[in-house]
Amino acid sequence: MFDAYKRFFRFSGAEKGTWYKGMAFELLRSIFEALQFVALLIVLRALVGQNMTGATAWMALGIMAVSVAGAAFCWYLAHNSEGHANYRMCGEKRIHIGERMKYMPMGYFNAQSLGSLTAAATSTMSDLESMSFAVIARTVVGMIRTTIFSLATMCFDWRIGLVFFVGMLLFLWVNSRLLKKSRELSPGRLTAQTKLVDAVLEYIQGMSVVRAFHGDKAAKQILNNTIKETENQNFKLERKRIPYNVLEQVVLRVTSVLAILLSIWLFLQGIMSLFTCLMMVVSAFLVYSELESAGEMFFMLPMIDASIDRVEEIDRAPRMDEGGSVQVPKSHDISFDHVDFSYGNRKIIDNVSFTIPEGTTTAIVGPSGSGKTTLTSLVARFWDVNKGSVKLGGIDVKDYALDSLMRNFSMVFQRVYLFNDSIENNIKFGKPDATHEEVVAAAKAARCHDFIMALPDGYDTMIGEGGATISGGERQRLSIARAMLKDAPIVILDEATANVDPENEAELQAAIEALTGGKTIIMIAHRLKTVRHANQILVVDHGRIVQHGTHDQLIQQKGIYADFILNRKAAIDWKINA
Ligand SMILES: Nc1ncnc2c1ncn2[C@@H]1O[C@H](COP(=O)(O)OP(=O)(O)OP(=O)(O)O)[C@@H](O)[C@H]1O
Repeated sequence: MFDAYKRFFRFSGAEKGTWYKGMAFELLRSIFEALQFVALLIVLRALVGQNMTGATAWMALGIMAVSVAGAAFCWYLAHNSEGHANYRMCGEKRIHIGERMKYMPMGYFNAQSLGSLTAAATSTMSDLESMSFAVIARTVVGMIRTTIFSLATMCFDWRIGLVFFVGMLLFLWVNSRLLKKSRELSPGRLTAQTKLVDAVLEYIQGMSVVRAFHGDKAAKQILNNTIKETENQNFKLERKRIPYNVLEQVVLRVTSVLAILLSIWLFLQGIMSLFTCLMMVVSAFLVYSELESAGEMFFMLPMIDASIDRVEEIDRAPRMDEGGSVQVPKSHDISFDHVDFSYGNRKIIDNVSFTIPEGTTTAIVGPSGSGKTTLTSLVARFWDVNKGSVKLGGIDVKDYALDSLMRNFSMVFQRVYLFNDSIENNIKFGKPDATHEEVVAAAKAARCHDFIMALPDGYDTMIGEGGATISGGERQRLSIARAMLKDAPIVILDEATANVDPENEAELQAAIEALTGGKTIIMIAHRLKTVRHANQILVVDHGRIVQHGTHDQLIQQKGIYADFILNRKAAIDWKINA
C-alpha cells in the first residue's frame, strides 16, 4: 500500500512539494481536532469532581472554538494545496503526453489503438484527476488522524490506546487483502474502458458509413457489447469490494466496542478512574471516524496505480529524437541509399536509391499501393528505415533533432487535417508568431482569401474538428496557405488535383505554383503537366524504382510510365468529350 503512495508522489513530479504541503496541513488539522480531547477532558474532570464552574465551561468552549477554527483553517489550506497540486499535476501530464506523442515513431501509433492513446490522455487522466484528490488526501488523513487520536488516548491509558492502535493495524491488514483484489481487477477495468473509447470513436467517425449502408444495427451492437463489458468489469470490482469493506467496518466497530468494554471492566476492577473510563468511552466514538469514511477510498489506490501505469506506458514508448542533434544542413540535397522499409513484417520499400538535387522538382508516379507516400514519409522521418539511409544535405535524417529536421519541410497531403480552431490559427500552425498580414498574404497566394472573407467571421471563423465545416478543395487550399507561411526550403506535395473538379483544380493549381516557386519539390504527381515538367521522374512499382529519368527519356521506353501517360491522355480526352 505504501508503495502506491510512494509511486504516486514520484509521479506527481514538480507538484510533489505542494502535495506534501497539503499533507502537512492535514496533519495540523488533525492536531487541532485532537484539541477536542482536551476540552472533553476539562469538562469530564469537572463533572466527575463535581466542581463545574462557569470559568471551566468557558475554558472548554474556548478550546473547542480554537479546535474548530484551527481545523477549518487548516482544512481550507490543505484542500487548496491538494486541489492545486492535483489539477496542475494532471494538466502538466496531459501536456507532457501531447509533447511525448510528437516524438514517437509513427509505428507506435499503428501498434496502439486510437482508443488506448485517447483513453490515456482523456478518461485515464480524468480518473486520476477525480480519484487522487479524494483518495490520497482522505486515506492519508484517515491514518494520520487515527494515529494521533490513538497516541492521545495512550496518554490517559496505554492499554486502550493500544487497542485502538491494534484496531487500525487490523483494518490495514484487511485493507491490504482488498487492495490485492483491486490490483488484480483494475487493469481489466482500464482495458474495458479503452475498448469503450475505441468503440465510441469508431461509431462517431464511421457515422456516414453507418448511415449510407444502413449499418446502424451492427454498429450499435458493437457499441452495446463494449458498454456491457465495461459494466461487467465495474460490477466485478464492486462485488469484490463490498465484503472487504464490510469486514473493515466490522473490525473498527468491534475494536471500539472492545475498548469500551475493557474501559468499563478496568473501572469496575478499580484500575481505571471514572473520569478516564468516561474519556475512553467517548474516544471510542471519535477515534476511527475519519478512517471509517476513508475506508472505501483505499480500494481506489490500485486504480490510481493502474492509471499511472497507463500514463507511464506512453513515457516508455520509443523516442524518435534519440541520438539526434540540432543540425543546419549546408544544402537541401536529398539522397536515398539502398533503403529497405517494412510496416511490421510487410516489406514496402525494397532497396531504393536515388538523389534529389536542391532546387529541382522530382515527380513520383506509380500504381496505387506501390509505396509513393511511404517514400515521402521516409524523407521527413515519419518512420525509420530498416536498412540503408536517407540523408538531407549529406546528414542522415536520424542525426537531426526532430524539430531541426522538420524545419526544412512544408508538406501538403491529400488528406488534410485542420484543427478545431479559427482559420487564422490553422494557417499559422507552421509559424505561430506570424502576423495577421502575413496570414492574409499566404491566404491570398494560396487562393483562400476570397472564400475566407465570405465566411461569417472571416479569419476568425472556427472550423470543426478535422475541418468538417469546409469543402475538400477549400481544405486543400488552406493547407497550402499553411505550408506557404512556413516557407520551408523543401516542399513535399501529394498532388491532389486528380479528384478535384475543374473549377477548383485551376485554383488549386495556382496555389501550388505559388507554394513551390524556387523550392526543392518532391511531389506524388497525378497531373500530366507537372510530371512532364519535372526535372526527374521516379516510377515506383511494388516498392522498387523501376524507371528513372525525364519525361522525354521515359516516354521512349515501354513500361509503366508510357502506360501511365496513355491512361492520363485517355482520361483528359474522355473529360473533353464528355
Ligand atoms: N501506416 C501503415 N501501416 C501499415 N501499412 C501501410 C501503412 N501505410 C501504408 N501501408 C501499406 O503500404 C503500401 C504502400 O502504401 P503507400 O501509401 O505508400 O502507397 P501509394 O503508392 O502512396 O498508394 P496511393 O497511390 O494509393 O496513395 C500499401 O499496401 C499500404 O496498404
